[in-house]
Amino acid sequence: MRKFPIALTVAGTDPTGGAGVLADSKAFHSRGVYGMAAVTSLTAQNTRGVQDVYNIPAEFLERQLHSIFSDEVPHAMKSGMIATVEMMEVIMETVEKYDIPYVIDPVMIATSGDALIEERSIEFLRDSLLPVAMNVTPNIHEAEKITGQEIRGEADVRKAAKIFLKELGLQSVIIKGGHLDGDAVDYLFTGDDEVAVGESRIDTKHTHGTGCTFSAVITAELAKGKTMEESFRTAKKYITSAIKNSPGIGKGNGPVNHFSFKGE
Ligand SMILES: Nc1ncnc2c1ncn2[C@@H]1O[C@H](COP(=O)(O)OP(=O)(O)O)[C@@H](O)[C@H]1O
Ligand SMILES: Cc1ncc(COP(=O)(O)OP(=O)(O)O)c(N)n1
Repeated sequence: MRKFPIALTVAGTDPTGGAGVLADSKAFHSRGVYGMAAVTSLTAQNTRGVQDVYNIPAEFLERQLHSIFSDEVPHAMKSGMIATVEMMEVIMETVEKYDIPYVIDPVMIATSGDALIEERSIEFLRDSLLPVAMNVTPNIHEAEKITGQEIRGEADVRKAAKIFLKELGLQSVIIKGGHLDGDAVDYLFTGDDEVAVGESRIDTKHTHGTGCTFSAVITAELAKGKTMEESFRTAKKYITSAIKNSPGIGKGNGPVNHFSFKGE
């Protein structure tokens, strides 16, 4: 394992610290990885919803990434909220230039239902950004939006995965089942292999930032040199513990607990 693994998140802010770059850097730190962050959007949000969004100009995102990569190349990176096509182009160019493991959390809407990216960005995400990633971690809604495939259960998950791998050019995809009925089962598809990991559904409203945290743990593990399957299994254990032990902060859908997972 690397002595000082470095992971980078390229995402938006949540000033209450439940989602976005703050959640990602808590997860990086908790997994023993040095975290870096380039900010795409500033949001005014809390556990009750998103009140406002300010998108950073794409040129300034480019400057942040230049500052990072010209000094130290991270061992893995993830992206979260990328509101505009222009910002996606900047990220795509960086990944193509440095060729590091890149995980996309294709954030579209917050738990509160508020839109976080422009509608026209979804097409660019699907056709241009996804193909440069090592993995994408859509929730059910995001997988439906990207593939055009309705997902009601496991058979539909498999059909959607086939589209990600065979038509959209991904090496692997993790479709998260947090929004399906029953147990919380997530599915990793890599070529012809499929790994499903399920946990009992936790009865809670405190799931703000679960997607950010899950993909950040995967990125942290990849930065250490772990395989995609190992990273996926660790992320699933981490998020289950983090939801179970949620600190109950805020009046709405609260954040998860980054201190609770003690596993390797
Ligand atoms: N109530 C829950 N109980 C247990 N695990 C959950 C619950 N809700 C979400 N998860 C898990 O949290 C992670 C994030 O999933 P999901 O909620 O589907 O994504 P997102 O946060 O992007 O909407 C997944 O591993 C999912 O299985
Ligand atoms: C700045 C910012 N980025 C992402 C999200 C959505 O986060 P996600 O982890 O998908 O969490 P929930 O949908 O579970 O909130 C956000 N709210 N803000």
